[in-house]
Amino acid sequence: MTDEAPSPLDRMPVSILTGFLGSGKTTLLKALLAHPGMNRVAVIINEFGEIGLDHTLIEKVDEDAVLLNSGCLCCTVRGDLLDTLKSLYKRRAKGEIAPFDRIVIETTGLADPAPILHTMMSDGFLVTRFTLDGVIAVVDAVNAPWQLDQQFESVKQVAVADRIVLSKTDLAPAGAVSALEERLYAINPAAPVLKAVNGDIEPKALFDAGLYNPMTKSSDVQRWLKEEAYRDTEGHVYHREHEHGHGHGHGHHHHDHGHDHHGHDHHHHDVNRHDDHIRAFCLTFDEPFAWNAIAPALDMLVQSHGLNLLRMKGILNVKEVDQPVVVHAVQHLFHPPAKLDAWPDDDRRSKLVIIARDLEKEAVERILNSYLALEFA
Ligand SMILES: Nc1nc2c(ncn2[C@@H]2O[C@H](COP(=O)(O)OP(=O)(O)OP(=O)(O)O)[C@@H](O)[C@H]2O)c(=O)[nH]1
Repeated sequence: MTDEAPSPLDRMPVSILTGFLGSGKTTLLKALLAHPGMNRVAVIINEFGEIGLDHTLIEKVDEDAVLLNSGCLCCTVRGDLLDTLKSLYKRRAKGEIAPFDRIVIETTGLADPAPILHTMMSDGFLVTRFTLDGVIAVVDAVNAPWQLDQQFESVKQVAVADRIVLSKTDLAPAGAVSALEERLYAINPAAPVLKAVNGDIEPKALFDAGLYNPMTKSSDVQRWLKEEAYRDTEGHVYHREHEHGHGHGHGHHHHDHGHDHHGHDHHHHDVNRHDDHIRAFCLTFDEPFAWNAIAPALDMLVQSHGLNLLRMKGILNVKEVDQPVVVHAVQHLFHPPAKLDAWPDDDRRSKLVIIARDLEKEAVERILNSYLALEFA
């Protein structure tokens, strides 16, 4: 391999494995690595001890990397993640370490995944050599209810996830598990919630969740954007009634467009519950945008409201180009926009899907429209 930046479809997929302290990240990772076909994966963890290497270690590559008996390369973060990823890439290119086709980064328990996503999205070297395959969030079926109540990091982990893995469902009552599933769905309607007891899940259920599918060597914007999931849940707010045994099986996939969704009178809100502040919605625009109008408008939106924009993805119809432009932001940071080869179907409308905190769909529409109007003034 030369050191030239590969085309988007040849960039190496990187998955971020996040989840609260003790949620089962390491258990899942160990189980995943034991699957056949997972031998060309490099994992980046914080400490070797965490993955319980005793049984799997076969060869020390250097101080920061070991080769597991599955064939996987396992590395610890030395310095910062950026250096670790660059060094891995370069050593692989020179043939100094075992070849691998995919990277999984396990984050530390309490971590806010946004800084890791920012590193992946903003560094020029990484952006041109790696592609964000997806964020996998492990959610502990026993402890998540209080974690979501009290720790905003755990809500953020769910909000940025492309795949949610529910662990410890063997330890939680079925009713609690389904209430939790509904709560996760309200935070992030696009991420499938998959159950895995002790990490027992097929790797293919978790990987290849990104815009570029390395298996098919094509971009799959519909699967990545899943805007219809956001339309189905717009305005949905999970509320406590479900925890008290009422209302199961109804009302949680309802269409409820066009109203004020503060829910003061019909939802029993506990204002301290972090996920009550989360809204997931989809904005659709019929007319194509001029790039010099939509780009600064989106920039201003993330600059002014970035803290509350947990995740935004979109496909844009830009007047100047025939192909669709995809955008992707985590809080205040944008991934460089990418031009796709073709539209996925006949629908040429621009769409933005957003998971936000304390920010309603109507407010985002208002803000964007005011910035768009500014550009034309
Ligand atoms: N019963 C049961 N126990 C589980 C399951 N998943 C994980 N555990 C246990 O939960 C504990 C924590 O799991 P870990 O995999 O270490 O969690 P982690 O997220 O890596 O933890 P930190 O790295 O400390 O944040 C361990 O004792 C696991 O055996 C599960 O699905 N069922």
